[in-house]
Amino acid sequence: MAQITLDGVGHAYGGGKPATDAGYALKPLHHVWEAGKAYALLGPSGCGKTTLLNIISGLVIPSEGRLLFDDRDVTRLPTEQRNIAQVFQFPVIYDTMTVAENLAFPLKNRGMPKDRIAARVNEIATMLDLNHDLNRRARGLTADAKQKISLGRGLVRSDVSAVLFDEPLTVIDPALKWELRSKLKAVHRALDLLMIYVTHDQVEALTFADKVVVMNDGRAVQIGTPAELFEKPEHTFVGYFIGSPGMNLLQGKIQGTRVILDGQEIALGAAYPGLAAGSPVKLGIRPDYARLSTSAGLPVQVRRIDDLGRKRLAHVSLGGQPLVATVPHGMSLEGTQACVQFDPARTHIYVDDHRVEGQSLSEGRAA
Ligand SMILES: Nc1ncnc2c1ncn2[C@@H]1O[C@H](COP(=O)(O)OP(=O)(O)OP(=O)(O)O)[C@@H](O)[C@H]1O
Repeated sequence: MAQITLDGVGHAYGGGKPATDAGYALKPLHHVWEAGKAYALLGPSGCGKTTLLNIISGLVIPSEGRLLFDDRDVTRLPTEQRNIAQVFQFPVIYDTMTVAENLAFPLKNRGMPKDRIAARVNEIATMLDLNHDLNRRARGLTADAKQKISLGRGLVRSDVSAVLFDEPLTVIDPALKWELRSKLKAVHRALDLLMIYVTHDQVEALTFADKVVVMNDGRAVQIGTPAELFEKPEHTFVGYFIGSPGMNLLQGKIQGTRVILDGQEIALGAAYPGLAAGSPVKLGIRPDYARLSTSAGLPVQVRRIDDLGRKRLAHVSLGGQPLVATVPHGMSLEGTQACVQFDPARTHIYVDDHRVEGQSLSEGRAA
């Protein structure tokens, strides 16, 4: 198991240094993937996830920067010299072999003694619920079972630098996806391997990973724990992309500890002395922290209410800007007029899409 360092790693498929940032499929990135941790690369199609994964696996040589496995520079080494395991979208298994033989294959190749192979195959098969099928040929199994074998083959070696997963649950039946997602998390805890998991599905990323790398347009816009991405999105893209629905972003003007929006004042939980009074900002607040009320707060026009069973979300207009707010349990609403209250401690201020750290009001008072 290794620590993997991206030292200014970037890639332009045309080769060389592009004239502008837009020429990069992956904009230069410094990051250390810690041994034993589970990471997800999350972002929309075309944001550079596969390019980054392929750089780590050796399928793509980056056009700039260095890639280190511990202290060893592997930037130009072929995949087979990198000591990594990979799991792809579709099963990569031998149909004519049994499940046990498939799982044993990577270990046999490395000359592991038979008794140790049998023990490890059993361990992995138990984790993935494959132990009842160990002696069956892979050919007759369902697509789900075959992909589980692929996962098992990726996880069976304990001496790899990292296990890389490229959208591994794509072919899995939706009902089984839930189960397999949490199983993979448990497997990670038990095996203590560095795992990097590419997906465009936020639920998959957030359930699996200790840390998620959120990518957009070739850039890693934030690397953080699921809680950090939810509570403190450092970029408006993260606020919008993580959460369902995403964070509300309202245009306004900052005024000390308040944002003025269509003549109304919204109180913030912090002061922003670095921002000139009246300068334009975006105020970010998650729907969970904006609450509809019948009389207290800022007046809004209710456009529609979505009843999601466990909660209700109101789609409203605040000074002409769309906003999604939570409807408190038991609140009944007549007509289209209501109010909304923001939790000041959960409001964030963004300038040019980047979060500005505020000065805590209690600290300000203490000073
Ligand atoms: N072989 C290639 N040659 C030229 N451009 C490429 C190549 N592979 C990817 N790209 C471009 O690089 C950018 C990043 O692509 P990449 O496949 O890494 O994104 P992704 O996030 O993995 O997308 P997806 O989820 O659709 O696989 C895209 O603009 C893509 O068109």
